[in-house]
Amino acid sequence: MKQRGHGGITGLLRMMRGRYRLLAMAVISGVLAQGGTLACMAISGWIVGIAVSGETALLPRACCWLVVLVLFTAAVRWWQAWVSHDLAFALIEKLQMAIFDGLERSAPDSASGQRLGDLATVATADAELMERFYAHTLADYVGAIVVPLAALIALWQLDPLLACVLLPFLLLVATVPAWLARRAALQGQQMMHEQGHLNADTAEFIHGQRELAALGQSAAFMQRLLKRSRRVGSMQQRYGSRSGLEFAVVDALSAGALLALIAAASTLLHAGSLSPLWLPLVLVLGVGALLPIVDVTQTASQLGELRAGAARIMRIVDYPARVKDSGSAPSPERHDLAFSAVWFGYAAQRPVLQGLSATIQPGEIVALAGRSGAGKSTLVHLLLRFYDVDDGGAITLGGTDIRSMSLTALRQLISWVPQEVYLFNGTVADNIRLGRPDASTQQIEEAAKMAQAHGFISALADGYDSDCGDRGSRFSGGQRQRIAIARALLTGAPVLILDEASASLDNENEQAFHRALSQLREKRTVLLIAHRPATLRQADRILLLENGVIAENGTHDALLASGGKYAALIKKVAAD
Ligand SMILES: Nc1ncnc2c1ncn2[C@@H]1O[C@H](COP(=O)(O)OP(=O)(O)OP(=O)(O)O)[C@@H](O)[C@H]1O
Repeated sequence: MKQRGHGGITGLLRMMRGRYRLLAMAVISGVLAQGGTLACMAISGWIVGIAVSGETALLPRACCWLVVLVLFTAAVRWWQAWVSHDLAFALIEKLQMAIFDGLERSAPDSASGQRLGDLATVATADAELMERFYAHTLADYVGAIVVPLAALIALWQLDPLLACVLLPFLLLVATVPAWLARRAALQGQQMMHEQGHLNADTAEFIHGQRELAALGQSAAFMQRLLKRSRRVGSMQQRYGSRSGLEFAVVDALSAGALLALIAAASTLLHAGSLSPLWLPLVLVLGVGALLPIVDVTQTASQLGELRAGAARIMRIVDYPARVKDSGSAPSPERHDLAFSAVWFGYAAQRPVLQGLSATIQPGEIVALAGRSGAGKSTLVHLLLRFYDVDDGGAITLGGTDIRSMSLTALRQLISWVPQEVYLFNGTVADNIRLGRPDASTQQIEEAAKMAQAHGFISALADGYDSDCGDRGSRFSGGQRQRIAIARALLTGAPVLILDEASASLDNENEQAFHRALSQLREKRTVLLIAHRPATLRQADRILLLENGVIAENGTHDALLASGGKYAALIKKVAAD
């Protein structure tokens, strides 16, 4: 699916909408703080001048000014720190919410082709990197214009020559990051791209450790990680040396600026047009004009990284919504399902579903059968509205087109146990109550009993309070499936979808699963995707999906007896 352009920095600015007051305060406080520092430095220079020239009558007034300005600057710095970080954290929170929204919209595609570890980096590290932008960059840029301008005006007042000597240096220093801007952007982009891959590989190494060890590939994978890590290291080195070059040029130009200013001031001093009283002030104003610009060039030297991070974030934030969530039809009372002339294909591929029609009555258990890749899971994804059917077709629930309901309302009516069950790292009870956080212990146990999971859960030392481990690693595939079924049943949704829920079960577990299924008979509308004949036999009716349509429809026994495509499929499964 096509995405809008990823203007990284403009995207970051877009996030500021609605926070302009806080932004204005951050900029004003930043400029006042820099201005205060410059004024303190200027007064100090003046005091030194007074001391050197012996005009001590001015000293008390100058000291009073210094005290007032020091207090003012301290107060403004405190205000700036408070406001700018308040702004930054508010915006980062907004940004992170937008990232999570984007990730949710991109499911089940695994966001725009990016890998899991990479996405985690975007949602955490990249988002945090933006703190620098929101808290400092903007105010610093405004300060880098206002403060040097004030210093130049003060120098002009002392003697126009001083301002004229300093100005070209200020302009040169300010442009240094632009000299290598393109290279900085490219380096930043490459570095973050490679870092993202390294994070994703590391996450994969951790998750796939057992498979790698069993296949004797741990060392090879580690070598791959090491290679990537070295590549990131050398990119960071190149990035660092470019930044270092910029710093060196900025330092050299700054030193040149001060030397030129000293030379000009000395000339004016000898010509008698500048009093020695002002000499320290001239130097201080020169330094004060340079400092904010030097600060900005240092931030700007990291702009490549910032821009690349912002672009990665905006790619997710701007991920287009796959389906429109604008329906508001009331939830239907009946829970029969009807698929009418459903066409659907992924992107440019040949349509997976080609005018499929079928109905499922309330309380019926219907099994969807078909060879691998026939489109069974796709049909379920359409029912859950991860995608919408192509124009012309429709899916209705209780007579209501599912597109006319809100996604939340629709998904409250459907519980789904996917092929790959995900258990969170928490207790068994917490995992079961995921879709209904207020469920009581008794309700959790009832659901587990119905899902035939109560037996093995209560045999655990801590029962329902036992930890599931990372991704439910302490349980077998079949046990994970039954915990997931309990989770789905607890929501009380009237429609239940079980996608290959019995695929990884052994004989004993499969029988438990069938008992669970028979408990649901007439209580829920159940759509079951299955391959195993024993499971298919549990269904009231079988729909055989082939070439994008329902090719056969009937009970297991009737379809077997007819000796058609279903019978052939079962024969093939038995032979395998
Ligand atoms: N997200 C996707 N993007 C592109 N193509 C996809 C996507 N998901 C599935 N497909 C393709 O659509 C077709 C149907 O896939 P689907 O997963 O619905 O089949 P299935 O009948 O559930 O298969 P299985 O029994 O192996 O789970 C396959 O050719 C598959 O490659």
